[in-house]
Amino acid sequence: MNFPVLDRLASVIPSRAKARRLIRQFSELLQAEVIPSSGKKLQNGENANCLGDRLRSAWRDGTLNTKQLRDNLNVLYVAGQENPQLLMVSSLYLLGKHSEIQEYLREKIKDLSISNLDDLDWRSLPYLTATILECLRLLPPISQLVNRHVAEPACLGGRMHIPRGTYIGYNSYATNRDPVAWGPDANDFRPERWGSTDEQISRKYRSAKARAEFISFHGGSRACLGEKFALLQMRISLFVLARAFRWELDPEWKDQMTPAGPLHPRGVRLVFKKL
Ligand code: HEM
Repeated sequence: MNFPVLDRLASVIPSRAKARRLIRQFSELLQAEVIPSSGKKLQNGENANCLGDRLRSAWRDGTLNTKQLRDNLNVLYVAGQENPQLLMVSSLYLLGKHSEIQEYLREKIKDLSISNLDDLDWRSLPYLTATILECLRLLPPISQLVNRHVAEPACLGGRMHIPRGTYIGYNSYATNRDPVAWGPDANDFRPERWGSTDEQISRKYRSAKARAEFISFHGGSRACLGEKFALLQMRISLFVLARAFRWELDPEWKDQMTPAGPLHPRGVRLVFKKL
């Protein structure tokens, strides 16, 4: 939750205390799902390579203590499940709103004859990649995060003094739309800005991340661990959906975004037509 300092005012902001309580309950529920009450061995249907089972064995053999297990479960469940889902919803929204881009994407992928998605070389579909990155740029699921604590007094740019103990964070929404980095059309949905070949797109992606102009997965040593997996999930889902359906925004739906926290079109309604 943004601005952890507000927890100190929980008595005058009851929703804050309620949210903390819900987080605690959710975490306990998740732990109870993954850790059975007795120290049983692997059962039928459990897979030693499955993430939950691997975390459980690490906890059983003492590699992780209970708090570490719980923290890992929380971050993997929330980060690994909610963010790709938000990105999917936002991408369907943007493509529903910009039907010409949806159509162009479909043109690029509709005639590929494949029997198995595993055989597909995603590098041969640059427009699909560019579309996903453009969705991620404009509507990063973690649009703002304030979850760092300054350990030592710091000074940014020689003039911004940050005392020890200050909560700090970053705003991906604003950074990803900075006109200095992305030009005067930074707010426009334009997948082609990423390039037209896989090489160009990869180069642009690497440089935008290295220059902190595109921070949807954050960066540095605490960057998202699921970045490649999330992109693959998106490629597969959009590829399958755009070949099977055409969709648009429900004209009855009022176009609106969530006001804060996880970013997505609030309560979006889409109308799908089978092709
Ligand atoms: C579109 C999808 C995703 C987005 C936009 C996203 C974004 C992010 C961001 C911005 C962070 C840094 C949070 C911070 O600054 O504290 C992060 C961390 C993390 N993400 Fe993702 N993520 C996505 C999908 C995934 C998936 C699918 C997984 C795992 C299956 C995953 C696992 C993680 C983990 C474990 C961390 C914590 C890394 C650390 O603190 O060292 N993410 N993610």
